[in-house]
Amino acid sequence: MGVMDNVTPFTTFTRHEWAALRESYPMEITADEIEKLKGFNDVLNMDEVADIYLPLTRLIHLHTIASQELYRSRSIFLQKQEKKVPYIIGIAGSVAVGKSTIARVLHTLLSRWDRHPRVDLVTTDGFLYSNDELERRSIMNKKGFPESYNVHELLQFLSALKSGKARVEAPVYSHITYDVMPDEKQIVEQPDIVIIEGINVLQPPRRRTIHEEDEVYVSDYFDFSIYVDAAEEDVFKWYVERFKKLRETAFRNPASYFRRYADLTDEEAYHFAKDIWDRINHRNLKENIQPTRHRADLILRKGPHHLVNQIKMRKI
Ligand SMILES: Nc1ncnc2c1ncn2[C@@H]1O[C@H](COP(=O)(O)OP(=O)(O)O)[C@@H](O)[C@H]1O
Ligand SMILES: CC(C)(COP(=O)(O)O)[C@@H](O)C(=O)NCCC(=O)O
Repeated sequence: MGVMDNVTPFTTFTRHEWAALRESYPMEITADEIEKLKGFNDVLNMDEVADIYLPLTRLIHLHTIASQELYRSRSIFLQKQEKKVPYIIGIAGSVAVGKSTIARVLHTLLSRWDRHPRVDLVTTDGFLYSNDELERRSIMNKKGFPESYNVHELLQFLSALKSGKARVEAPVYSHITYDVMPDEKQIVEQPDIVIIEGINVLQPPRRRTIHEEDEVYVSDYFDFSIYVDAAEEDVFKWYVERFKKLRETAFRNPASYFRRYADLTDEEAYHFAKDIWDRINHRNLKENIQPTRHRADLILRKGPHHLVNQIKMRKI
């Protein structure tokens, strides 16, 4: 054991150790919930949901209760009327590592806890600058890099949520047009839990300011954060597979930005996807995403078949 192992803020669980935590609490999923989960990913493994994601939602549930208690005590101390503020969960990790799939699993599973909390899911791609603006800034080939997001708008959104505003709007991105949709908004109304999913959510502020109090991290607004991790070769493979699959679906849509790629052969699709991966997504992973891994409260490490084989949980 290295010296640093003694000072790591994380406790490490094998898949087996983590799954055993289920035994302390009856955790089953109903046929109805299985249907719901299969609805958005038909290859999702149900043992995986039971072994990994059920204990995880139990942990998050315990956290939400403790955080409500803390909030209540603070309101009493400040002699202030208690407002309803949502519990915010951040999910970070590479493009194609499986963030949105995990976010949707958590969305379904968290909604089932007692009193059926209202859970909303927001992806940070809505906060990307529009393609026009990216062109104007000459960073169209850096979509997903820190400078391609309107972080100020994201911080304003999170601040409105955490100040208990009853109705908050988020911008929406389309993977069909490959651009932000100017006329579409996602309405978030009095949620109990909000899941914020995106590659950039654990990143530090880009500009150092003179006033320390102005230096706000997106993650300052999170009550709990998760980093989804996997070997780079696996993530690359998943990226290529998803790209190939999109030829039969999204790319066929006449409005698709990638319409002209719908008829690529397997080999052409591989080369095209590899090029985008190398130039943009892999570079972003190494330079900006991976360095934020240890800022998360929980690191889920996936093996080659999307099965989680290690969990690191922050103990302090
Ligand atoms: N648990 C899983 N089981 C099987 N396939 C998965 C799983 N998670 C993700 N995938 C697949 O991997 C690809 C990337 O997942 P996705 O959730 O879209 O990633 P991200 O949101 O991080 O870009 C998709 O094709 C998705 O269907
Ligand atoms: C839209 C994304 C930046 C991801 O955004 P996120 O919701 O994680 O903030 C990414 O999926 C993307 O499109 N990257 C650009 C390169 C590519 O086409 O893969």
